[in-house]
Amino acid sequence: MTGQYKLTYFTIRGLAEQTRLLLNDHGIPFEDHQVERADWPKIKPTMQFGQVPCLHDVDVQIVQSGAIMRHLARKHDLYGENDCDRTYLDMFFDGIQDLHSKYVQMIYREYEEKKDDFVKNTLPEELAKFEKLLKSKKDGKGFILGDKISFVDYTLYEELDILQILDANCLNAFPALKAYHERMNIRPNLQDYLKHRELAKLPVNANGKQ
Ligand SMILES: N[C@@H](CCC(=O)N[C@@H](CS)C(=O)NCC(=O)O)C(=O)O
Repeated sequence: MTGQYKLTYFTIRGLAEQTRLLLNDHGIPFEDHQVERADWPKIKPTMQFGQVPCLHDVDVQIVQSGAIMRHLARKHDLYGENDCDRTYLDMFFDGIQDLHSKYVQMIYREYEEKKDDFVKNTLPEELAKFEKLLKSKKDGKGFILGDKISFVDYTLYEELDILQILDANCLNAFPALKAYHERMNIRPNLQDYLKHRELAKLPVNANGKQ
């Protein structure tokens, strides 16, 4: 059963993985439509901004990864309880996007020259900010909002996951983030999905660097 949602993206984790994680963790059925690069020129003109990820909610086309995540959050009670929570989640989400942009720049444009510098200097500086923010609610022992899981937990979990693929030790100096990643990692529905993803050998990025 694939349900009302169809997620279109390439055969990588990239910008769609946070959405795949959210949907799988909540047992929300969807069609995971993975497009091969060779088929992209046909599909590109059908997307509002000529890009993916794209979520079809029945016949409504939604693009922009943040809009997709917020759409699902509003529909599935993953956007906090009030305006204050929602503003905090938006802030946290955009903070992760800033870090992710630096990661993408390094992966796709400067991997050979800049990877070591990114791991040694950029990551500790950036991760310290998230460690502090996470600890500001429930001493970092719950979710981003404290007690209630939200859409941004999937964005943070995915970011921490790919950063540990880049450098297995990058969370060692950040115990709250490390424990958070471990807690998210053992959620039963995520475990099932992660096993399936492992078998599918879904790459993190399109250029084979990670
Ligand atoms: N701001 C957009 C960026 C989307 C984006 O950069 N998509 C890339 C893949 S990660 C894409 O569709 N590339 C193919 C193209 O531009 O032709 C988002 O967050 O969804």
